[in-house]
Amino acid sequence: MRDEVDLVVPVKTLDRAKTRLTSATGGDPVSHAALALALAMDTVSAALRTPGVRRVVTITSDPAVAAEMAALGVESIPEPAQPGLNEALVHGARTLRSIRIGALQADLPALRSDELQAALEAANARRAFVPDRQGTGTTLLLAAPGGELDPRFGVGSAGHHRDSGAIALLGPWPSLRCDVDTEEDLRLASMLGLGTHTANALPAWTT
Ligand SMILES: Nc1nc2c(ncn2[C@@H]2O[C@H](COP(=O)(O)OP(=O)(O)OP(=O)(O)O)[C@@H](O)[C@H]2O)c(=O)[nH]1
Ligand SMILES: C=C(OP(=O)(O)O)C(=O)O
Repeated sequence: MRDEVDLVVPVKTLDRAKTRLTSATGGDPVSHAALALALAMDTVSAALRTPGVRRVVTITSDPAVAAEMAALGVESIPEPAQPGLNEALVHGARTLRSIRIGALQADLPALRSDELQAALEAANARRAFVPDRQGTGTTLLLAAPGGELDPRFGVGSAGHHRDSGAIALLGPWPSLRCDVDTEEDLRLASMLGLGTHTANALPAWTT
């Protein structure tokens, strides 16, 4: 199928991840790591349910993440020696050698597979990206079939992806645009409906 894509999902080592969310779990490092993992598990679970997604692979150097992803049937590729999010994504994309590759951020705990599917279809075989709800960051970047991903994630990535020629996809996909960096983001995601892993990691938020 023309829109079918293999997704690489970057997941930072849990003890360094989601530092802006520390307050959501009261500063307890074990609960914080569980929350960071749960965000990724819900994101990946939704991607696996999406018909146009052929394969999902995480890019991570954290053995705990790799073990939990393996339980979902998802393979993990270790990060390359060179640090950095874009370096990890390029390495993952080169390792997979897919016909069509995409990068999905791992912090989309309300993600719905119908919204992800709609975005894949809207890309219509072009290199394209979905900005986050603020319009400054990026939650999904899709290469054109046979094309390079050329990821430019980081501060202001939506502008960088646009400047590099990627098409901005601005459909009605709140769950795909709601990446969770802060407690406010988490509140908005919980209004959309958290996935089960994140809901279980945050009992006080859902009772
Ligand atoms: N493998 C890998 N993933 C990364 C790296 N940096 C960020 N990520 C992932 O990229 C996505 C977006 O990153 P951020 O939203 O900045 O998340 P974060 O760095 O964990 O959060 P903060 O500490 O609050 O900045 C998340 O899925 C992270 O897990 C990296 O160096 N390697
Ligand atoms: C790395 C990014 O995520 P965030 O802005 O959520 O840190 C990005 O949007 O490029």
